[in-house]
Amino acid sequence: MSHTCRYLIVLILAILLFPVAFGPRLFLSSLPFASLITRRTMSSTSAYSQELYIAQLAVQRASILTKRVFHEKAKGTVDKNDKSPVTIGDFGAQALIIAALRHNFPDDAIVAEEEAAQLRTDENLKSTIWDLVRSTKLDDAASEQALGGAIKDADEMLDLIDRGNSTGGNKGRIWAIDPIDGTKGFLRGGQYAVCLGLMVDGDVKVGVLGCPNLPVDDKAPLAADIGSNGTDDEGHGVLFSAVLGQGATSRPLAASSEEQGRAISMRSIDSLADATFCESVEAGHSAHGDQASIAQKLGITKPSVRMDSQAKYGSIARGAGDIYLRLPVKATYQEKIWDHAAGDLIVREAGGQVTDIHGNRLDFGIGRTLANNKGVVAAPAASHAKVLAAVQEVLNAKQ
Ligand SMILES: Nc1ncnc2c1ncn2[C@@H]1O[C@H](COP(=O)(O)O)[C@@H](OP(=O)(O)O)[C@H]1O
Ligand SMILES: [Mg+2]
Ligand SMILES: [Mg+2]
Ligand SMILES: [Mg+2]
Repeated sequence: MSHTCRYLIVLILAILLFPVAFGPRLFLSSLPFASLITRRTMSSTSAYSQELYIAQLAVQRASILTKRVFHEKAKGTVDKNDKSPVTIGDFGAQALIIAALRHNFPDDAIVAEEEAAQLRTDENLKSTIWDLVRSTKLDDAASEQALGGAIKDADEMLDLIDRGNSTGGNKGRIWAIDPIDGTKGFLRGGQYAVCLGLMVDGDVKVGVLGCPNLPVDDKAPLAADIGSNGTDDEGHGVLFSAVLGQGATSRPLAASSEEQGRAISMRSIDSLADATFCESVEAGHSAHGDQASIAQKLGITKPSVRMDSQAKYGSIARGAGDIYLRLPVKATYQEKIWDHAAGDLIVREAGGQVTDIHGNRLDFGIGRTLANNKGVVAAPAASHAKVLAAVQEVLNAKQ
């Protein structure tokens, strides 16, 4: 074959292959919101990247709403009754998250904490929430568009809230939503979290936690949730994320979706005696006495750090604390999947182990509750067996 002939063949091949290699990207880049489309469909090839992206935006938008409720309540413009702001924040955040999920993943099932029944008979509450929901948007128009934009009207808002009524299970794709976890912390100006997880066939694949009142700095010392001094001012607000098999990250809650998260990992502790353990503020949610005995058995002398919500999972995942204990107070209480799905994945992806008091992994595939589990023991993977042994010694000694 002559030199010219070979040259011609290479040239023809190049002309034929160019549109195959670059055509879709060039075509997409000419569309409106091109940067968004090309970024998400062309460059993010890892599993669940689109789900992660939407979940992060949905949690960011819902957190804007919860912060507005908190500050408007503090100024006395929402209601004087402490119950109402919680309700308004819960319903509003749930409506916004479900709207985003329905727009992007219309076939997915949703398990969410709240239901709209109360709003269907209370016009005042309904219109207060609707005012907040319709006026809460992400600053970036392309991101807002990615979530499907505004909800049509107040009735559609109620229907969306009720879309969170799936019974759960271990088949197919199911999202778990806790629009405000740690309602008591939310009211106090302490810790709370906007929580979203995706389960596929009962296994958590994506977890996102928005914690408006945690310090952005991953290394900030873990502070007890005494409230009123940790609100979402300068330097506060963290978004924790994880995808199964891809690690866990944190980034400022106010950051743009372009900003990469920082990889986070649990602290490696040489001696459990140096560990920091955290637990609920509410004595009714976990057994403070048993937890103190376990800490003592492990040689821990520092007092526990008490904080509300799944901020505890995020805090240990980034090495600000080490152990999270949630021992049952009432033997009959069943933990809810939305209180744990995102946090469980974030801790495991950061190098932790999460089980119940019997050492079983949390089973998210049997319905709206963790009926197969009792309590939660979360610790760095290398130390988990020792912590669990101490848990069982203390519990066995009680029988
Ligand atoms: N008796 C109980 N035992 C354990 N958890 C309980 C409980 N009663 C309520 N909860 C759950 O505890 C969650 C708060 O956890 P924490 O104490 O870690 O902040 C609540 O979430 P909400 O605040 O979303 O209702 C609620 O679902
Ligand atoms: Mg909760
Ligand atoms: Mg809640
Ligand atoms: Mg609740």
